[in-house]
Amino acid sequence: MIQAPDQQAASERASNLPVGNPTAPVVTIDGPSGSGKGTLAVSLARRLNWRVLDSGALYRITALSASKQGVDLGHAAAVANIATTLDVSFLAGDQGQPLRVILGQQDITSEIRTEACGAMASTIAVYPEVRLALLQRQRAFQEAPGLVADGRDMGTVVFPNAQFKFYVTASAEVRAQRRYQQLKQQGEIVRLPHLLREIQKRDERDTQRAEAPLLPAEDALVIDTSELPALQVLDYVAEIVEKTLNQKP
Ligand SMILES: Nc1ncnc2c1ncn2[C@@H]1O[C@H](COP(=O)(O)OP(=O)(O)O)[C@@H](O)[C@H]1O
Ligand SMILES: Nc1ccn([C@H]2C[C@H](O)[C@@H](COP(=O)(O)OP(=O)(O)O)O2)c(=O)n1
Repeated sequence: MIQAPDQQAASERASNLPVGNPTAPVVTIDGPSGSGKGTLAVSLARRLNWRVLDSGALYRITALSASKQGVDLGHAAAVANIATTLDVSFLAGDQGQPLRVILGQQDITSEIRTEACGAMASTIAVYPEVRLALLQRQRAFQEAPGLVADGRDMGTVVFPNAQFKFYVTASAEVRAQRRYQQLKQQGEIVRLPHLLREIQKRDERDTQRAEAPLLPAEDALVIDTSELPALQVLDYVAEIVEKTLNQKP
C-alpha cells in the first residue's frame, strides 16, 4: 500500500506504541451520547477490577489539542498527526469520580467534558486518518486481567473479537435530560432544547459517517436504559459477565 508522507509518518510513530495482550478478555460498551456507557464502563471495571478505556476521551483530547495548537479541524492529516503524537495518560479517580485525563503535565479532565468539545470530537471522528491513528493506542489497553472499553465502534472495529459486547441506548429526550443535569453539576449552563438539538445532531453525524459509524455489533446485547437506573444496568451486565467467566474451567 502506498501512503502519503503524512500518513506514513503517522503510522510509523503509531507502530512505536505499546501493544496489548490479545488474549485478555474484553467487554465492549457502545452507544450514543448520554446513554450511560461511561458510567457503566467505569463501574463495571471497578467491580471486576479490570482496566477501562474511555475511547471518546481520545477523540475529545485530539480535538482539544488540535484546536489549542491552532490546527485547522478541517485538515484531516494535520489532526491525525496530533492524534498520533498525543502525550496523554489516564489516572483512576476516587470512588464514583471519572478518570483524570492528563495531557502533557496538564489536567484537562473538565475541559474535555464540555458539550463544545464533544461536538468537536464528533467532527474530527469522521476522518479515517484520525480513526486509524487512534486504533493501536486503543488496542494497547487490552491487558490482563481484562478490559472494559466504551465508545462508538468498540464492538464493531476496535475489538471485533471481544467476548462480551453491549450496546446501551436511551431516547434522545432522556439522554438530553441526563446531560443537562450532568453539565449543570459541572457548572456549565446550557438550555435543554439546545442540548437536545445538539445530541440529535451528534447522533446523526456519528451514525451516518462512512467510517466506523455508531451501530450495535451483530453480536451485541442491546440495552435500553431509558427507564433503568444506572445501578440496575450495572447489576444486569455484571451478572452476565461474571456468570460466563465463572463457567470457564
Ligand atoms: N441508567 C441511568 N439512569 C439515569 N442516569 C444515568 C444512567 N446512566 C448514566 N446516567 C447519568 O447520565 C449522565 C450521562 O452518563 P454517561 O455515562 O456520561 O453517558 P455516556 O458516556 O453514554 O455519554 C451522567 O450524569 C450519569 O450519571
Ligand atoms: N469510539 C469512539 C468514541 C467517540 N467517538 C466520537 C464521536 C462522539 O460524538 C465523540 C465524543 O465521544 P464521547 O464518548 O466522549 O461522548 P459522549 O460521552 O457519548 O457524549 O467522539 C467516536 O467516533 N468513536
